[in-house]
Amino acid sequence: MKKVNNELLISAFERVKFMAKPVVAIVGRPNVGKSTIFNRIVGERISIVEDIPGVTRDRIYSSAEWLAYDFNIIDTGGIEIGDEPFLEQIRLQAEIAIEEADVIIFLVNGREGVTAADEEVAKILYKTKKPVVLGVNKIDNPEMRSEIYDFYALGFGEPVPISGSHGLGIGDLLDEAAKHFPKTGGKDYDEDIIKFSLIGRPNVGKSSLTNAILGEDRVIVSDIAGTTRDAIDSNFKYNGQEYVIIDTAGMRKKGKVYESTEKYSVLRALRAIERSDVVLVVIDGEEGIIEQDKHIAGYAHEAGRAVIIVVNKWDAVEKDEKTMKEFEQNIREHFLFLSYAPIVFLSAKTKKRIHTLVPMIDLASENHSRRVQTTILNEVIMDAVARNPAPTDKGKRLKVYYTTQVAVKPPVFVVFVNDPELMHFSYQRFLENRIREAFGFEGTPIKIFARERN
Ligand SMILES: Nc1nc2c(ncn2[C@@H]2O[C@H](COP(=O)(O)OP(=O)(O)OP(=O)(O)O)[C@@H](O)[C@H]2O)c(=O)[nH]1
Ligand SMILES: Nc1nc2c(ncn2[C@@H]2O[C@H](COP(=O)(O)OP(=O)(O)OP(=O)(O)O)[C@@H](O)[C@H]2O)c(=O)[nH]1
Repeated sequence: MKKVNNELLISAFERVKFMAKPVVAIVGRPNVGKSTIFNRIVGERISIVEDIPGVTRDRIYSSAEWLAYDFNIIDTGGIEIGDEPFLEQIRLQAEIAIEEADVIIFLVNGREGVTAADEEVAKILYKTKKPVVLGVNKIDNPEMRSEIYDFYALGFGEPVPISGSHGLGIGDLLDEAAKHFPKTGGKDYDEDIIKFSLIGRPNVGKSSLTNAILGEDRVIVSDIAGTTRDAIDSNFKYNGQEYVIIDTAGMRKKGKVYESTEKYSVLRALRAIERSDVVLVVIDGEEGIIEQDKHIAGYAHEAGRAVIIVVNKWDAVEKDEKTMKEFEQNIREHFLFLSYAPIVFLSAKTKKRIHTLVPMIDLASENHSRRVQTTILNEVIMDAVARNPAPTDKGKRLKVYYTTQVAVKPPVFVVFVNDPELMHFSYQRFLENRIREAFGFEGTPIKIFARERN
């Protein structure tokens, strides 16, 4: 392997500015119906956060579709900021919308007219150059349409009457929002480029690590004036392979009150995860693992991305074999669902073991997109089943006929059986372990589904 730092370094102009899917944020004072509209727009689509305990009830971020548009949507109302007073909360939520979104949906309640809190939101939104679409909610029938005229006074043009609970006017609202989508939106990087991100709670050292990986002091290319959403990714080449570090820009912006709220870091993490092949879950080695680390890691796993656990600030820890072993054990206990993720102990500060990251990212990415041969796969599964048949369940026994890999990124396997109900979690886990033993798959989750053979 060649020397890392020189190889990793690329000049500032090779960095590209990148626009991901358009982002729409909903703002508005409490109770105007933001969550209702959010859910309407998201529809029945299963969002990333759905299966994670603790956040199921308050979804704040999801991908969504409307006609030919593919976009992301944020319910800023779900982001509570510490114990800030009511008006301050709304103000900060509006700021988040301005920071994160390409288009802002400003929601008001058509049944209550313009309130002081609405005006407070409006005041913040006046300061942005980002497009604002005014939605007047709770217009549940055509007779109520006249209620919207009061809202012209807010100064955001023609209000769009909608009814979240009746599902009326949502299409009009999205048509209006879509008019403002950035033209570059929806583009993504080439399949061959390995896209990775560093996620973790504030202050674990994500920016420092990004800089260390890039081998230079500053991530900032330049602050591009007047750009809408400045998600600036960093591109670099190493041993002929191209990489992109996703969305480091947002992590640069410091000092805002909401930066430290968990929901906000989750939002940032979700956005980065969505665009990544490989996610580096960064933990502060000095502080140890806290609950928030688990949440953040959970999203990467749920999203089916390859995962590497990075313990940073190892320079600040008494370094002996025992501490490392203990820390590792601690991680394994806390992150049971990430048993496939390699762990690396390093220091962004001293650059110790930074050079091991890229090869590890390569490996995880390779496994994440790996397809195994069907014949060999079936040999492995049939052998496993023959040696360790599933236990009987009410007199019936699972019969496995055939296994096939149906997807990559992550690898997904379908096992055709006599009755999928008989495939219990523990047996599925057993088969997963056999697949892992036979084929590796280090760094990537794999999924196994049982289907009935016709
Ligand atoms: N009549 C009527 N009621 C609605 C409509 N949309 C939402 N509501 C009701 O308004 C209330 C508030 O809706 P939410 O979606 O929780 O409002 P929110 O803005 O997310 O509220 P916070 O989470 O407190 O910020 C609920 O009781 C909804 O059932 C609508 O179109 N018509
Ligand atoms: N001792 C030590 N300190 C580190 C290391 N990496 C980062 N730090 C320090 O940790 C603090 C946070 O580092 P950042 O890189 O800003 O962390 P971040 O995760 O990007 O923080 P947010 O942008 O707030 O999410 C800074 O004071 C760094 O100097 C490390 O390897 N060792």
